[in-house]
Amino acid sequence: MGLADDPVIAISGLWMNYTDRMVLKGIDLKVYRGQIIGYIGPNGAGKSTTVKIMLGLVEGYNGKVEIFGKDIADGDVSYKKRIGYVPEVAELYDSLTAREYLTFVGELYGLGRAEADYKAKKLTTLLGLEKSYDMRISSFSKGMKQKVLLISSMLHDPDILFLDEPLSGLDANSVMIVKEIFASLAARGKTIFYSSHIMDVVEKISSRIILIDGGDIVADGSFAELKEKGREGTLEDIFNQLTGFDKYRDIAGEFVAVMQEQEVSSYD
Ligand SMILES: Nc1ncnc2c1ncn2[C@@H]1O[C@H](COP(=O)(O)OP(=O)(O)OP(=O)(O)O)[C@@H](O)[C@H]1O
Repeated sequence: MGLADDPVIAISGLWMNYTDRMVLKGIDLKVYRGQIIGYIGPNGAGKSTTVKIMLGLVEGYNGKVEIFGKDIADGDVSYKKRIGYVPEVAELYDSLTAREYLTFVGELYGLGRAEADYKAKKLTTLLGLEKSYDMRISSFSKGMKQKVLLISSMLHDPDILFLDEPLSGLDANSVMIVKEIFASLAARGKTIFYSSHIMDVVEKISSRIILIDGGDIVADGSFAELKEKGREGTLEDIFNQLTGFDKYRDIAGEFVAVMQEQEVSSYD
């Protein structure tokens, strides 16, 4: 293991294209222990692609990606035991109960079955799912499924958590608990790297915000630092300024106008 101040993630010159389009254009990034990174950008900016490359799920990139000081292209996948992942659209095994699913995932991460079951039961109870532990996931609401996913990513006490829209579907009480869990994990030196489109959440919980647009990083710093660099207003305002977007009123106006069109002379 590296020194305490070595980066846990070091990306240099990361380029990625899918068939015809360059998605990432030379991303350089170092992430350290204890950071809560909000990785944001417009739809299609390449956030999930970056995360999937780090997880070893997408190949064919150019550049260097080091996790815990090791190049992931070297073929040693042992780093995956020290990371947790919550994808945006998850393939939960709906026919399994929460107990079955979580003990299965716990075992994949190297926990013993009894240990995984013990931890999973306690964690689901803490998130208010005690009565559902032995129910099939297919009967769960969106928020309940999200809690199962969050627990599955943390059961093995990973050093880095990658999360896509982590608070999706959670009620206000659960949001407060999960935000507090992230802060507590970061204080213990864990790294949280997440994407979200909910700017007021990103503004409040990130220690560092990284904005990508057009395949490259266009802003990187704490919310206070982004404001100091002459950007005005909320993170939503800063996001819109940096991505050169000021047409939302016009677009919304046209959208509603089309919805309400009564007599259309031609459908061309
Ligand atoms: N498997 C794939 N094959 C071809 N193109 C892909 C593939 N996955 C992603 N892309 C393209 O790469 C670009 C970046 O996609 P990505 O999912 O990384 O964006 P994102 O920033 O996570 O977007 P969102 O905010 O909508 O989740 C998009 O143009 C998308 O169409």
